[in-house]
Amino acid sequence: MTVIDSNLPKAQNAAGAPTRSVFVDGGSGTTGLGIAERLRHQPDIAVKTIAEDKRKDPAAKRALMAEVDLVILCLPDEAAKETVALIDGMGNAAPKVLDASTAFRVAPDWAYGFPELAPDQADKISNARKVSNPGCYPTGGIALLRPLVDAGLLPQDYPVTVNAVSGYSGGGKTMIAAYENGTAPAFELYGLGFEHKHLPELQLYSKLTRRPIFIPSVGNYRQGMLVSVPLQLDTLSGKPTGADLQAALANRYAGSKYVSVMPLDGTVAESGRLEPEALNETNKLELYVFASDKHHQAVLVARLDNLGKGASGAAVQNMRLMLGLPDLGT
Ligand SMILES: NC(=O)C1=CN([C@@H]2O[C@H](COP(=O)(O)OP(=O)(O)OC[C@H]3O[C@@H](n4cnc5c(N)ncnc54)[C@H](OP(=O)(O)O)[C@@H]3O)[C@@H](O)[C@H]2O)C=CC1
Ligand SMILES: CC(=O)N[C@@H](CCC(=O)OP(=O)(O)O)C(=O)O
Repeated sequence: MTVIDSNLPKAQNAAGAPTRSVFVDGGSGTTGLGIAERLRHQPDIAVKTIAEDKRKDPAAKRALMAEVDLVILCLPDEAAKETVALIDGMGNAAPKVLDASTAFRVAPDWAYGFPELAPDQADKISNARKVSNPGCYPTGGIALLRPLVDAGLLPQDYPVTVNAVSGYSGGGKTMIAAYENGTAPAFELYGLGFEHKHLPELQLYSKLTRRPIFIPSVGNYRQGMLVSVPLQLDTLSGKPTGADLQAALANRYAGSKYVSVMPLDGTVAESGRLEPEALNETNKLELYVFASDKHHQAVLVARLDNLGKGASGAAVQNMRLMLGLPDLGT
């Protein structure tokens, strides 16, 4: 039996140097286009494309996937499941797969593609054949909550509420069209049925035993998001201060390339204001603690680009880990 080492490239470039090849299924959608734009600046990646009239043809996809090292799925959930079923049937010719949909985010045989989740997570992603790219909102929520749970500052059964606002590109091509043709409202809350598709991953990877309340919203601007978690500090044992929370986050992300924990007394904290667009077109994630020692209250806030660290930027970061390539900064 031929054993294919998935850490060796399937193709060599003309000079004989290793070239990793990637196919983006759903490459003409919002997330796929964002990945393509980032890959234009990565000469060690060869992007294989499928003919326009064949892009939903399973046989054509299967043939192309046999030629590449990694497939990135930027598809609706049902279409992602269909492509994964094709890959599962490919045996030794199967490429690694990185899925941007919600379909496999809490599946036990998939690695969760948030390399900053825990000290060993980047290695888990590097070694996995199947990686799920996180949802944009959970990226912010988990980044804020998990270190506080791990540090024992937030009990696992704490009644957590997560509020968030996203630019309309978070809803893909359909929502972008609705906003850009003027038929969408200026602002709205949604997910008010308590069943938003991001809740399972938000709860699981934050290590919460009690289901959080999650209230997303969308505004009339293209991209960028804020995810916030209010806390009544006098309900927590030991009554931690804002400084305690900020220190736990800063300790957890010390040395991180993409996650920054902002100072408690910086200019943003002093202004008491935060807007969502400052990190657009980057793979950065900023974490803030706003706190009042007088009132024993805090609000944790994550700022990110829903199409950057919330989607395409994270996908490229995970892709390079999965292909054993150095991070180039996405
Ligand atoms: N936008 C965002 O901020 C984020 C999105 N995601 C997730 O990424 C995935 C893609 O989202 P997004 O890019 O926003 O969605 P879009 O609606 O912008 O794009 C989806 C693309 O998939 C194509 N497609 C649908 N079915 C198939 C199929 N069977 N084979 C090949 N292509 C197909 C669509 O083509 P056509 O229009 O012709 O059907 C479209 O080009 C979703 O699962 C989404 O939930 C994840 C994180 C953030
Ligand atoms: C504004 C808006 O509609 N946002 C999307 C989430 C975008 C995202 O992260 O999608 P994935 O779950 O596929 O990762 C929503 O709430 O459904």
